[in-house]
Amino acid sequence: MKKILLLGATGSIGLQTIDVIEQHPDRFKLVGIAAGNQTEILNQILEKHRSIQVVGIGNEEKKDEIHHNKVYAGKEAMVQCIQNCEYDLLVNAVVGFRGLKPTLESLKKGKDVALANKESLVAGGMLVRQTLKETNTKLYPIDSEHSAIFQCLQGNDIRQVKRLIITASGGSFRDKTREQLKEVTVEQTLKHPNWSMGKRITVDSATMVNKGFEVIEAHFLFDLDYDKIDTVLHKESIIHSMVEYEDHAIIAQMGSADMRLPIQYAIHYPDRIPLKEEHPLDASDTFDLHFKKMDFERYPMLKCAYEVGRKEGNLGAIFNGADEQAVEYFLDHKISFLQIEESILKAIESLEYIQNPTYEQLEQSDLAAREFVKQLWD
Ligand SMILES: NC(=O)C1=CN([C@@H]2O[C@H](COP(=O)(O)OP(=O)(O)OC[C@H]3O[C@@H](n4cnc5c(N)ncnc54)[C@H](OP(=O)(O)O)[C@@H]3O)[C@@H](O)[C@H]2O)C=CC1
Ligand SMILES: CC(=O)[C@@H](O)[C@H](O)COP(=O)(O)O
Ligand SMILES: [Mn+2]
Repeated sequence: MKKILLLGATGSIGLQTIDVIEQHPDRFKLVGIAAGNQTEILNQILEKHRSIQVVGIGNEEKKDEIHHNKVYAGKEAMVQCIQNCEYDLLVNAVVGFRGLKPTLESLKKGKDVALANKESLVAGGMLVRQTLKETNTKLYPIDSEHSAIFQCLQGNDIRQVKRLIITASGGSFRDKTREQLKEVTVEQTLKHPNWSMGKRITVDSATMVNKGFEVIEAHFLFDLDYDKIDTVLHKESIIHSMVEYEDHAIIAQMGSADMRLPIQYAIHYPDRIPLKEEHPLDASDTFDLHFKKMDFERYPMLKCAYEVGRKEGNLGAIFNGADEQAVEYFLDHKISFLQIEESILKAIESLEYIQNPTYEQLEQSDLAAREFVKQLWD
């Protein structure tokens, strides 16, 4: 029985993780949950999962609304859950830079992490890599593309990989020109063509920041140089990514756009277990697969991600921090869609570069990037 501590329990990935856990009560036990605000959902989860030892809530004012006798609240709540919970695997499905510290703390405690929080690697990849080495722990990717790559690597030697090919749907505006992007609304942005996800990542898919993050994420997860990591536009999101080997064999992983498969693979690796799926991909039926060369002029955020990734240091924290703040402003109708990119490029250009940052310096860079974006538009 695997004991799971789940951060971001009320979100898109969090709730799908609970669904997978509930489909297999003989295999998994939920022993801890944390979220930011949604206490009603936390209480519903607590009703069903009597095995939960600890609860974390980001918003301190909501602490008393939670029906449990061990509740940690505030900025350090997730780390306190990690320190005070007996678990086997951390599922980090929280959104944002706030996910980095819990990832590091869990690894330091000697506990593996199933990682949806890509910001841990975008902002703190160097620290995570160092901590993995020191603690002999493991990261299991939940992000669909990285799960696909992880699946395509099984039974093969990473040294024989020619390149990874990460697929990109193109997001909500894949058929629009840059000129047309000047006019787009929040409502249009939040309609991802294939996936149902949290708001921030849905906006990031439309700006291609998400794919940029995924390039950096792949670099740290699979320890490959950036010149071995490619992207391709694939509008159907059926092939979740591919690995090309030195003999030119290309292995791809296909499936419907449902995160429960990558979640189960990450939390029950290396075994596959049955999953309920309403609309599984029927590969014996007819379906179309389209591929289009990535256009870096159309998607400058992807170009930016390669530059940020190659320079390392605190640039990932700045990239992510500026994006988090800009997306928040966009969702609040304070800035336009294209001003998200502008915020990021200006923050990267303006803020101090630190080559080998400590965690505290990354936290400062994250804050500085948010402040920079606020000052830019307030
Ligand atoms: N959704 C998807 O399909 C995919 C998501 N990912 C990644 O997974 C992560 C989660 O994404 P997603 O599930 O879409 O996001 P959601 O916005 O749906 O969920 C975010 C979760 O984070 C919690 N949270 C927010 N602030 C805090 C805080 N201060 N303390 C503790 N918890 C907090 C939220 O709690 P509350 O709602 O209560 O405030 C919620 O449970 C992101 O890093 C994303 O990039 C990766 C691949 C696919
Ligand atoms: C489900 C998932 O992993 C998301 O990151 C998804 O890949 C977003 O799709 P695009 O960024 O390709 O639009
Ligand atoms: Mn993804």
